[in-house]
Amino acid sequence: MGRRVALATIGFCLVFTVLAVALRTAWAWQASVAAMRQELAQVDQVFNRTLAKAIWEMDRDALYTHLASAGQVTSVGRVTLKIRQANRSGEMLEHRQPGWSHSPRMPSLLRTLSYEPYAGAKEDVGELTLEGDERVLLERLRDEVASIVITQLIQSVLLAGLIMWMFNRSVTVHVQHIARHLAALSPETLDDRLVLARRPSRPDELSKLEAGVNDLQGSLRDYLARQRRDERELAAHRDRLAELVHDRTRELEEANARLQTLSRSDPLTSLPNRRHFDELKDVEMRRSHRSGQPLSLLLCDVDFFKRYNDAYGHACGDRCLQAVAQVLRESFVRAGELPARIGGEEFAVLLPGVDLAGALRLGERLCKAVEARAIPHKASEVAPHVSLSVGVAQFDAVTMERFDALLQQADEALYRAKSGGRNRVAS
Ligand SMILES: Nc1nc2c(ncn2[C@@H]2O[C@H](COP(=O)(O)OP(=O)(O)OP(=O)(O)O)[C@@H](O)[C@H]2O)c(=O)[nH]1
Repeated sequence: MGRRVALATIGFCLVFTVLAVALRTAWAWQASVAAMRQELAQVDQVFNRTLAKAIWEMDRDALYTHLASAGQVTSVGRVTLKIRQANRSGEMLEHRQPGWSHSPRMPSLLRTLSYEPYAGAKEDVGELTLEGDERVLLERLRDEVASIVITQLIQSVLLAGLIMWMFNRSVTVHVQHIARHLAALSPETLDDRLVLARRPSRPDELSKLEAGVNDLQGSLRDYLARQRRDERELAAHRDRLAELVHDRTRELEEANARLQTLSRSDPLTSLPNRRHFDELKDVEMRRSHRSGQPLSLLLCDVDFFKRYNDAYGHACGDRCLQAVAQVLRESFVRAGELPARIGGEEFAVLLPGVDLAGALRLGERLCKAVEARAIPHKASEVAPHVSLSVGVAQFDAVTMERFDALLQQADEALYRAKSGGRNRVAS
């Protein structure tokens, strides 16, 4: 900006110099013309009377001498003398500077020459014409113009320098300071106020700019503080929301797990129900098929349970079923063993990795465990306490394509246990 102002100032000063030189040259020309006119008038004053006298006295030598003297004056270009003679056309005498030529711009002076030989006898004897020499005028003007140009140029250069120095000191330095301050501005430096190194007597444009920058910094600082506070609150809300979602998800997962357990367990005995049994039976059958490991099934039925209900009541019947279920739970605790309630008073036990002989042994052990609980059963024909009939079957991958075949085989074994006298294990 400072450079542009400097160039504009120099340009203005040059234009001003040209105009001033032109104006002052015109004045100088007029002044020179006036001075030359004055000089011609002085020449006339000096020579008018002597020339008139020389004409009157017909003194040719004096006439030529005076004419030449008048023509020698520097500013005079040509002197013309017209001598009047009675009854004859007048005589013309002339003296001109070498190389002189007529110019309409040059001043000239025409004077009548009168002689008064005695008082009251004044007589016109001729006319004197003085014309200025333009070369003299131009030479004087050249010197004048040179001095005008030099002084005007010095004035302009000094003026331009002064304006540039003042502009730089009072504007450019502070604008550069403001630019540096703004460039270094960041959220961390918003507290650093802009202070210009100047003391104006009255607030001016730079003072307003300084105050404006400081106000803007203040507003920005407040805005950023508000924004940071809002962001913190937002983050806290977000955390609370995430916590809430996490809690709700956990509760939902727990409820789902509970629902899964409920849907897959028998409400009376808490043993796995028929649905759960059906899900796992196919899994175990496929595993046995793949691995070649044996898989056996026990089908258990409480003997004369209808009579039990009739003798002790339905509620006691429920408690009896719960007791039998507890025995089953305690008897089959190895990984993979699955006791389940699959019907009213019917239970099944899936025994992966157990062959028929092993299953028979486990069936016997189960019957003994139920017997050991000694739940009285006065209506039973086979024992004074609750007893079980157990049918045992082993899965055969060659003959059994589906689990139903194993189930049917175990059911037939159970039938044989029942028909064989109950309270026993059959295969
Ligand atoms: N208390 C009670 N009784 C049940 C439940 N489910 C089935 N029962 C009863 O169990 C009895 C089963 O009778 P049956 O199928 O004739 O069998 P059983 O009387 O045991 O005769 P056998 O099996 O031949 O020894 C029925 O009377 C059903 O009402 C139950 O959840 N609670």
